[in-house]
Amino acid sequence: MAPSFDNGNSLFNFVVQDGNGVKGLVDSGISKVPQAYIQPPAEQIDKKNATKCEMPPVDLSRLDGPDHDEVVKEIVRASETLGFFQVVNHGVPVDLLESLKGTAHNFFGLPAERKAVYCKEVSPTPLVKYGTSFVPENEKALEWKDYISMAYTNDAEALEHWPVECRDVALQYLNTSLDMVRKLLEALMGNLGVELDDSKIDAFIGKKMVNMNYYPTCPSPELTVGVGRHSDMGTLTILLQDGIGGLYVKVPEDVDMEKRGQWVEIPPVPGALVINIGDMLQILSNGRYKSAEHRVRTTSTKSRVSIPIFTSPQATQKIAPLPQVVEKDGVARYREFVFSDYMNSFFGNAHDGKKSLEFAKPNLA
Ligand SMILES: O=C(O)CCC(=O)C(=O)O
Ligand SMILES: [Fe+2]
Repeated sequence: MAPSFDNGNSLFNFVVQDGNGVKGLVDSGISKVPQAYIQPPAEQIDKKNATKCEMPPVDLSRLDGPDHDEVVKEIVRASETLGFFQVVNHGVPVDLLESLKGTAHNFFGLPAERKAVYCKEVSPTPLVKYGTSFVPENEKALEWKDYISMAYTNDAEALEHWPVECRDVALQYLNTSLDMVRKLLEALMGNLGVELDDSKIDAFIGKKMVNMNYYPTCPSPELTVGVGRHSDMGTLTILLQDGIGGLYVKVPEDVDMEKRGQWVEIPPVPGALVINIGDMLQILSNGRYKSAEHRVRTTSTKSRVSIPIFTSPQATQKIAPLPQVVEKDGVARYREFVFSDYMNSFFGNAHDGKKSLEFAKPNLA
């Protein structure tokens, strides 16, 4: 017998407080989407209207040969327009990508009480947080997603504190991705006239986090979202998605590209990783690189997993548009702030497209 969630409170307690997540809700046998998950019509995703993004993946192995400049151009062009691209021959072993997806399914398949130990209020470590939706307390409608978040400080602490079920593959994924992240950043910063040294790498991507997202099957996908419209807060995001699809990006209105203002799907490509620009890179580049607005659909047939690595500045880092770019542009399009203040603003509000960037609007003196 499916439990009856006779009021919003009991559903919230079951899903959020008790750590059952959406997975627990689906396993309880619901046949209808509860009211708390029904999105306003403007946020519902019409699958039929979206087209696929046809940009071919960037072959990163070509960065090391005679095509280097050509490949940098491809990376720059994608970052200045859609803010999203895919990469292949990225140096992360493809069998590791397969293990990661399996590990994510296994982790979310654990009994609720094994996952709930990592709920925010009770987690034995500040590095690990298990949860559901984005900020359930502040959302008009909940997102159809559970997640586990693992912050990286160093290998030893990751191995000590990250959940035993996922720590080895998650750490390997992070460590084998970093070389690629550095190369991408080098290409993007080089194009702005900024040379990367260790202190700049630390300033731009000093903080790293591996998440595992789980989107259970949904009885009425057209009413819900897996993740609502948002841009990522940090510098660069590396995303592994599985073969199910449902990741959509909005083509910005102000770029020289087809389909301006439309949602395009980033199709799953076997062995590829998805790269997207976050708010910090948009700000550092004085708006040249676009932190892309994106969202995720749910499906009725199969649960989906995705595994992002979020790179960002350290909490205490001061952020402002880079002087090299401001000099060329003649104007700073964002103000200076401390990254932790941006984070607090980001996590204090429900997902709402690119509103997060308003925090960095220049002071109008
Ligand atoms: O699941 C996905 O494909 C994307 C997830 C996402 O946008 C995020 O975790 O920030
Ligand atoms: Fe995202």
